[in-house]
Amino acid sequence: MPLVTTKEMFKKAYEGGYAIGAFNINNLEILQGVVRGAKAKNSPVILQCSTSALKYAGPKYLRAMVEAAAEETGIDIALHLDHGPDLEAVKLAIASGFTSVMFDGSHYDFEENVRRTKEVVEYAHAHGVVVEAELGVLAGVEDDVVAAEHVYTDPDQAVEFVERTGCDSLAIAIGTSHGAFKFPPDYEPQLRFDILEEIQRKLPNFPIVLHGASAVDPETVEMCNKYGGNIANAKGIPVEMLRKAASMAVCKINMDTDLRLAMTAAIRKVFAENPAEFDPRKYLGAGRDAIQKVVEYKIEHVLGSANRL
Ligand SMILES: O=C(CO)COP(=O)(O)O
Ligand SMILES: O=C[C@H](O)COP(=O)(O)O
Ligand SMILES: [Zn+2]
Ligand SMILES: [Zn+2]
Repeated sequence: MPLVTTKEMFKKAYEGGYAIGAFNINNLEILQGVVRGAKAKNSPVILQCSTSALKYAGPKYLRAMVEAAAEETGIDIALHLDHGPDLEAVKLAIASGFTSVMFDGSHYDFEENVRRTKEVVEYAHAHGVVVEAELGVLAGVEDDVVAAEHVYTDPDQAVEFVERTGCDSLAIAIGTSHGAFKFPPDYEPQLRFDILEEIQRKLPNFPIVLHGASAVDPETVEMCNKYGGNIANAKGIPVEMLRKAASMAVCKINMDTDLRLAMTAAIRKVFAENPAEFDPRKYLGAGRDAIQKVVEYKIEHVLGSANRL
């Protein structure tokens, strides 16, 4: 099974009122946990690598492992560059066999974002690769950039941006945020569904992407802490909100933090209960199983992408 782009996936997801999970991968166990989860639920999946993941594992290793996963499972898999910072990163990903790229120009002003995104779109489309762009800024940490406040996406600007750049999907800011600390402890989580609705109305049939969409399950955080961790005040996006977004124009939901937390909790448990253990397969295997469970849960209860192959 060759790797696919997200074009067909998004078309079907939009029409079917569900979303595709985009999970970040950095190594073999994370990759296997994700694809085993997707395979078990008969769901398409997007595997995404940040530039730091490419640096950590190497683009050739990642591509080879992902191709092996597609061949072994037979499910639809797209390999996506997450938060590509510039055309160079995009070129490297495309040369490495990625089928989809994100160019994240959200920290530039509107005109500069349009100009750079357009350049990426022209290059990627000439190579048969689709492009996710971003408009609006998520509060919190993103790569090396820290934003104190959300800059919510302006729906009229979104229309102009999509028309002028020719991007294939658009990541928007409606209140999600990267990492495990998305809201202050005493703050009631909320998303700007009014903005999503307006964008959906003004850009019919256009796939929207949500970054920073981990739910940060309190039980998983508690398990990390029970077995020696120290993670305070973690908070994510409530599952019902994500499910609602998936039923609307959101076709891609990005999750990384939830995989990290699940894997860490499982590994901590192995070490805490078996201090003499030193076979990496025992703890990495437990981490892999935990990731599979998270992915199955997301597909079933958040994304709605089970049995959509
Ligand atoms: O958006 C993400 C990757 O691009 C991941 O978001 P989380 O940190 O909420 O998992
Ligand atoms: O949005 C960022 C992803 O969670 C990837 O994070 P990373 O750059 O640490 O690999
Ligand atoms: Zn961004
Ligand atoms: Zn992101």
